[in-house]
Parts: sequence; structure tokens; C-alpha cells
Amino acid sequence: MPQIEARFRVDWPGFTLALDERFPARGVTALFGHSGSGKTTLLRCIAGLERAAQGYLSVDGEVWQDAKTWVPTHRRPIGYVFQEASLFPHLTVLGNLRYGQRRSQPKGRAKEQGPETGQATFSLEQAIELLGIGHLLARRPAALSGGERQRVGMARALAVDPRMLLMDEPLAALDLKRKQEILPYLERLHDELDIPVIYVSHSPDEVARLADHILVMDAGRVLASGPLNETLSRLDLPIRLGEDAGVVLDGRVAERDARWHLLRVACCGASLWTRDTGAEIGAHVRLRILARDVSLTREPSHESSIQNTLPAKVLSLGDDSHPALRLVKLEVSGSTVLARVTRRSAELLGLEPEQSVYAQIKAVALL
Ligand SMILES: Nc1ncnc2c1ncn2[C@@H]1O[C@H](COP(=O)(O)OP(=O)(O)OP(=O)(O)O)[C@@H](O)[C@H]1O
Repeated sequence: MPQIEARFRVDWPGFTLALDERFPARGVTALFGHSGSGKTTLLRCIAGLERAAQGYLSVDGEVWQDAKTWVPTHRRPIGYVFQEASLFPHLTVLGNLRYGQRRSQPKGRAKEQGPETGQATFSLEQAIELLGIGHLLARRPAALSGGERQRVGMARALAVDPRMLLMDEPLAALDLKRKQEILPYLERLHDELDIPVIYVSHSPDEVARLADHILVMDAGRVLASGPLNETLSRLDLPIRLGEDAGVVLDGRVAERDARWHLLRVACCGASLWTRDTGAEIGAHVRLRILARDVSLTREPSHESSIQNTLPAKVLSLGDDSHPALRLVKLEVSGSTVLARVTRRSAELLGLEPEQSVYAQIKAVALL
């Protein structure tokens, strides 16, 4: 799989960024961490906006920075989306998009981006269509809502036909309603774009909905990195999206039960019933299953109110945030799920690795 290899050290008074990471040059990689953990600094190093004294960066085998090489920002085939899109007020939306395109066409770029990269070129029209801004092209930025402005900012980043998209908290400046409006467009980018996206966020919801891979940052270091679900289900590190331990799984809407207002989602080789959110049959969805909503039994229970009971295998047990509790890592048809049980229940059930159990999943959230 194509990789991004990044080694940077940046020293500032009171802050050091130090990392040595490889992550996939495909899908969405979230840089996740508290404010001040160094996410933006890392993104700026990747963009070439910050020049780490010691640095190495290669993207799919192409070196952008090492002891001898420095590809300046304007020669890097990237699209950058900031927290707030700074659009030219005197230009229309279309004018802003075209201006961005012209700025990003340094001589020889077409060659750099040649067919050997295997990437289809991305046209302005496609960017406009993908972000749903066709009806806004003649407007000036002052006549756009914050959410529309951000969509134009994203289209502008895509219109330069980048080989990588860097997004720095693109929803942070928007209120909840606008965020909800834009997230579906980001999901479309995720589903339809062939290029890697590096997405800075400290929002658990955004990460759960969008990320394939995650780099968890803390005080300038990478605390953990890996595929999203693998990282969330690590028992040695309390990596949480939000307050509670849990996993995020991909699924597809398989059936609607109109009578009971339920959806059946095919996920991890099994079926899970959840509340009907109006999602279409066949739609790709993400499911969040919190450890506290999963309980374990030795035998399948036919008289439980819980609809979702799946055969599972115990992989390992770990400590939880309170000494009375344990986290149990389970395999459910090839996917990993976490369950939280009391230490006493773990003992009574005699839980141990390799054991077959049944996971009763009380609640599944469609993201
Ligand atoms: N140019 C600079 N010179 C000195 N210190 C800086 C510089 N830029 C950022 N910092 C410091 O580096 C640290 C990391 O900042 P950074 O913006 O990368 O964090 P972040 O994780 O993106 O935070 P946030 O989520 O708040 O945007 C902070 O302590 C910040 O004050």
C-alpha cells in the first residue's frame, strides 16, 4: 500500500514536535488530540509551511524533504483547507475557484503529476459537483453562509487537482447545525476521492465518521497510530473517542422494518438492528458500539429484550477506568468489539482468551 513516511523534529520554547511515523497514502488519516498537541504543526510540516530543522517526508516513494531535498509548498501537489476559508471578497465564487487554480499551476507541475502516479485528474467541474456549490458560483463570499463558504474552500482545494488533501479542523468555526450540513459532503469526499486526506480534528464525532486511520497526538508526540478500529480497541492504551471506550465499524443498510421503525445493518458478517434513521437501503454507514452497551453471556439468551446477540470469541481482557470494571476485547465475525463487564462478572463467567461467548449488543449508534 502506498505510504506517507514522516519524521520531524521541531523545537520551540515550551514545545517540541518529535515523530517518526508511516501511515497509508490513501483514505482519511485523522490527526487527533487535545488543543496544543501539535496537530497543526505536523500538518504544516507536511505542507511545507513549516520547515523542521530535522525532517524527512516522502509520499508514495517521492521525497519532499530530506537533508538534501526541500520541495517548497507551491510545488507540493496538495490542497489545503483551513478552519475558515479566506476567499477574495471582490471575486465571485467561480472567480475564487479559478484564481486558486491559476495560482497552483507552477511550470512543470503537469509533468510532476504525470500518469505514472495513476491518479485521475480532478476537474473544477467535479469539485463543484462534489461539494454541491453549482448554484453559488455567481455569488460573492459576503452572500454565503459559513458552511457554504467552507464548501467553497474545499472545492478550491480540490480544484488544484491535488494528490493529497490536508484539512485543518475544517468544521471548527461552524455551529452544530452547519457542521451537520457539511459532514455528508466530507463523507462524499471520503467515498469518492482517490487521494489521501489528512484531517486534523479534536472532534470525536468527526473522527468516528470520517477516519480510516488515526494518529493520536499528545504533547508533540504520537501516542498511538493505526487503523481506526484497531487503535480504538487497544487495551493497553485508553484511546477514547469522547468519554467512553468503544469501536466504530463499517456496515451497509440491508433492510427496513417499517412496522417497528428499525433498520437491519449488515456489519462484521452479521446483522445488527438499530433505530431507523432514514438511511437508504444499500447505503454505507458507520456504526458506533460503546463497550458499556455490550454485555456477555455463556449461552445465547432467547428471552432477553436485547435484539442483537452475536457469537463472539474473547481475545483479551484489560483494565478499565475503575477497578471494579474490565474491558473485554472480542472478535465478532472478524471484527473487533469491546465489552465492559464488572470484574466480578468476568470471574463468574470465567472469561479467558479464546473462550466462546455471546455478545449482547444493547445499543448501536448509526453515525
Ligand atoms: N510558530 C510557533 N512558534 C512557537 N510556538 C508555536 C508556534 N506555532 C505553534 N506553537 C506552539 O506549539 C504547540 C502546538 O501547536 P499546534 O497549533 O500545532 O497544536 P494543535 O494540536 O493543532 O492545537 P489546536 O487544536 O488548538 O489547533 C502549542 O503550544 C503552540 O503554542
